[in-house]
This record gives sequence, C-alpha cells and structure tokens, in this order.
Amino acid sequence: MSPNGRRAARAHPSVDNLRTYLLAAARSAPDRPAVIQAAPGGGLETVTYGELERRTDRIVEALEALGLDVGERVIVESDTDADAVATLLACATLGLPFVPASPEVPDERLLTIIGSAGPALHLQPAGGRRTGIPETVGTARFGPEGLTVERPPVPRGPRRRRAVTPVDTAYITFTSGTTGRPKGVVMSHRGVIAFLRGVEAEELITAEDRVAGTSPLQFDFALFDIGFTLGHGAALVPVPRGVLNWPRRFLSFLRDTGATQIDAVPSIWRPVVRHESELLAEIGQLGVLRRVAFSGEDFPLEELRGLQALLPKTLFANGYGATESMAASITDVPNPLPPGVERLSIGYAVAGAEMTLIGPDGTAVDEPGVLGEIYLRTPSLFSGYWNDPEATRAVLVPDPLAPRSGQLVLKSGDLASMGPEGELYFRGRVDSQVQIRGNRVELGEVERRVGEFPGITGAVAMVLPGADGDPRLLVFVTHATGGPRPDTKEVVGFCRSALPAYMVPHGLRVVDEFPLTVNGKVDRTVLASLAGS
Ligand SMILES: Nc1ncnc2c1ncn2[C@@H]1O[C@H](COS(=O)(=O)NC(=O)C[C@H](N)c2ccccc2)[C@@H](O)[C@H]1O
Repeated sequence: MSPNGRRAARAHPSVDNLRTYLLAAARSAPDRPAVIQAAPGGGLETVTYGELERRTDRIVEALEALGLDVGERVIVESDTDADAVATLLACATLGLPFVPASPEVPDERLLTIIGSAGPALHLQPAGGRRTGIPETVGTARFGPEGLTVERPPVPRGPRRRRAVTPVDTAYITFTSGTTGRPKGVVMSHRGVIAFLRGVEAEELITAEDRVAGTSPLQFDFALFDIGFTLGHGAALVPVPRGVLNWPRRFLSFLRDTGATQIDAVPSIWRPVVRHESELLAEIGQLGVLRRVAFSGEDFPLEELRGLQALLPKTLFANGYGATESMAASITDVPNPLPPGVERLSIGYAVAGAEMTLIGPDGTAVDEPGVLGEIYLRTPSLFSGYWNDPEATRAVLVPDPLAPRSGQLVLKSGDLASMGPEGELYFRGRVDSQVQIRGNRVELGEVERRVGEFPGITGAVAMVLPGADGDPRLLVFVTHATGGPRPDTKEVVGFCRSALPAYMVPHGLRVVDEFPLTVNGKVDRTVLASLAGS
C-alpha cells in the first residue's frame, strides 16, 4: 500500500495511453535511437528507446512515492530533450496531466497558468533557473537518474482512482488566446493518439527517419513532433534554443545529426534564408533532409518560393489545425510552387477526420471558391477549455449536418474555400475578416500583393482605427537587407494597379523584422502597437 491509501493507478497495457503508445518501439526495438540531442559537454548523444523507458520509469517511481492521484496537474518546464520527454511520459503513465512550459515563458504568465491549473507539482531540469514557484506547489528537478524533490507536494487527500483511462487528460496546454487570457486546452490520451494514428496513415516517415523539432514545449507543434516521431519508432532531434537562434549553428546541427525532416513555423526560416542560403543549399544537395514541414500560420508565398529554390530536392508539407484537435491536415506542397498559385492548400483532414465548410446560414458550402468556416469532425477533439465551460461551448458545437445526433464538432474560427477536388484553401480567421467602407477586405490578398513589390521580403496587413476613428488599412513590411527602403507612395501605387480601391493600404510601416509570439508566430498585437509610431 502506498503512503496515500490505494496504490497509484496505471493504464491497462492494451488501452490508449500516451506512454504506452510512444514507447511501443521500446518493446520491439529497444536499441534504436529515440532522441539524438546535444550532449551536456558538447557534441551529440543518443538516447535509445530502452534508455528512454528506463529514465521514464525512474521518474514514475519517484512520482508514485509523492502520493498524487490521477488528474492532478504537473507543470513540466523545460526545453525539449530526452529527460523532458521521459518526464512527460512518466506523468502520462500515472495519469497526471502535464502542463508543458518552456523556460522562455515569462514569470507572470507562468504564475497565471499556475493560478488557473492549480498544479500539485512544478518540475524542471536539474539546471532549470525558474524560481518563485508558489508554496502551494511542490517542486522537484528531473534528470537521467530520476527526480530530486525539493518541496514535496501538499497531498490532496487519499487516492480515489484505480485506473488511467484513455479519456483521462494527457496534457493541458495554455494558448495565448486572442482575448489575451490564456485558455487551457485539455487533451485526452484518446484524442492525441487518434490524431497521431491519423497522421501515421499518411505514411510521411519511417522508423529510419530523424525528425528535428524547433518549437517550445508549450506549443503543441512540439508535442506533435514528440508524438509523431516516437509513434513511428523514429528518432527525435530536438534543436536547442541556443542553436536555433544562430542560422549557421542551426544548419550545422541539422547536418551533424543527420536530420531527415525539420518541423518549424515559417518564421524560423527567415534568418536562415537571409543569412545562410549557401550553406542551406549545400545541405539540401546532400539529399538527407527529405522534408520540411511547417504549421502555425500561412507561409508567405514569396518566402516559401525562396526556401524551395534552395532546397529543390526537398519535400514540403503544410500542417494545418488547432491545438483543440492537435491539428487537422498535413498537405504536400508542390516544390517548386507553380507560378500563379496564390494560396497554399490545407488539403483534406487526416484519416479518421473530416473538414466541412459551413456558410453564414449554417448550411454546408459545397461550391468551389465560396468562403465558409471550417468545422472539424474528429476523434481528436479536446475535452474542453480548463475550467471554462462557456468558452468550450462556443467551439465544441453540435454537428451542423446532424444537430440531433449529439455529436460535437470543432468550430475552427478559420475560413477556407474549396478547390475543384474538394481540397481546402486557408482564407484567414473569421474574426480577421475586416470591412472597410462596407467592403470585405481579405488581408491575405493585400499581403500577397505588397509582398510582390520588388525588394519587399514580407508583408503583414491589418486594419486599425485611425485618429478620426475610421478604419485604416496598414501594411508592415520587411525589405531585403542592404536594399533601399520601399517608398510608401510607390507601394500604394503598385497596389492600386492590382487591388480594388478599398483594399489599397492607407499607410506603410517598414520594420527590420516581424515581432514573434513565444510560439514563433508573427505577433500582430505588438505590430499594432507600433502603428502609432
Ligand atoms: N498551416 C496553417 N496555415 C494557416 N494557418 C494556420 C496553419 N496552422 C495553424 N494555423 C492557424 O493557427 C490556428 C491554430 O493555432 S494553434 O492552436 O496555436 N495551433 C497551431 O498553430 C499548430 C497546430 N496545432 C499544428 C500542430 C502540429 C501540426 C500541424 C498543426 C489555426 O486555427 C489557424 O488559424
């Protein structure tokens, strides 16, 4: 009997559990590499599936002794590496929802998340620098040998649970949420695994692959990298932040680790293409880097074309979807992108899921080219927003095509139009559809046109209230280093010749580079604050 009444619950080996699913390769191929990472003393080290399982179970043993019950939250704050993965899997083994955070998350935001999630424990690596964790939260540090407990968690009463089930929470990841207040996306073991199985059916990689991940742990793109890679018995290559910020080191790391796929948001490539295009082309020629996968936001087409030109033999994949379903689709992008293509396809949902376009009148849109909102039908739906039933009800809605069935679908908030074969094209957020003088402005159209202006390397359009309160269409642009600053009048004239009058920008702001969110997306809130300047 454990100190806290009933023994700790476990998942039955035959049912869906993140640990069971991601360590399956430890059964069949324990000596295969699971994580290839930067070694603490420099160079690289390989952690096999067998070793990863041993590290996981050392942490399980230490966690079990703390007397926590299924459902009690554990903050795991770390960059992605073998020990962080072992810690996530240890939490999954015991049914303890992990709340992932990267060391970059500001103290205030971590405290907000702690206030909302009420975790029993905060875990960070031996060398982690976070301090100031509230007394109500236990603290411990993890490493290859297991856990060192600094402050035991306050027991929340006797254990009540006997088993960890697939509908128990695997993780809660807090997204910035457009309203600013972070929302905790609660994802079950069944949900994550359902999505990962759907992606597996796309046969994108094999166990021979080495997938480099570049996202911070609280971004579910990082959780996708871990789940996708380990689910295939392949090797995860986490790119350390200190390497990622230096294009030359980043590319050398990809070459030295033999990465065959790189998962990254579009913004990661900007400095690499700008400063190390020759080295990137050299690596492309080696033919080891088979695929570049991106997600999170539209990849500006001119930038994508520039990247493809350096990697003519590399496959490209566009991963679309939201944390609330982990994702929805992974779509091949032709390399090179044919001229004249104005939008990237987000294709069709992965196996087991389906995207439907719904018009403003609530009926299905099945006409090519007509805008509709994406509703996603999938077994990978999240359980809801943590402690926020109202926000949950707004996105987990009755299936518009079968409202009496009780089936729920995800109301994505994303607009798309359908191509001739029923494939979808992302057309922006519902709430980013802006009206100017009664006309709908497609910010993506404006950005695309401005992006074609010679010397402009990136464009982000937004509508902001002007001094007189009238909506003003502003475009923020970056331009080629060393090139001339684009002249506002010339750019406006360039747009006037191709866009309807109401879509011609009122103003242009040149920025050195676009501000990014902690997850690596363009931070439009910060850009808007620059508008006044
Ligand atoms: N490929 C896209 N084109 C264009 N807009 C996009 C795209 N992927 C998201 N988005 C946008 O980002 C929103 C979701 O944001 S999110 O919840 O932070 N999730 C993500 O960005 C990543 C996503 N969970 C994911 C993880 C792993 C693989 C694929 C996709 C979507 O609703 C879209 O508006």
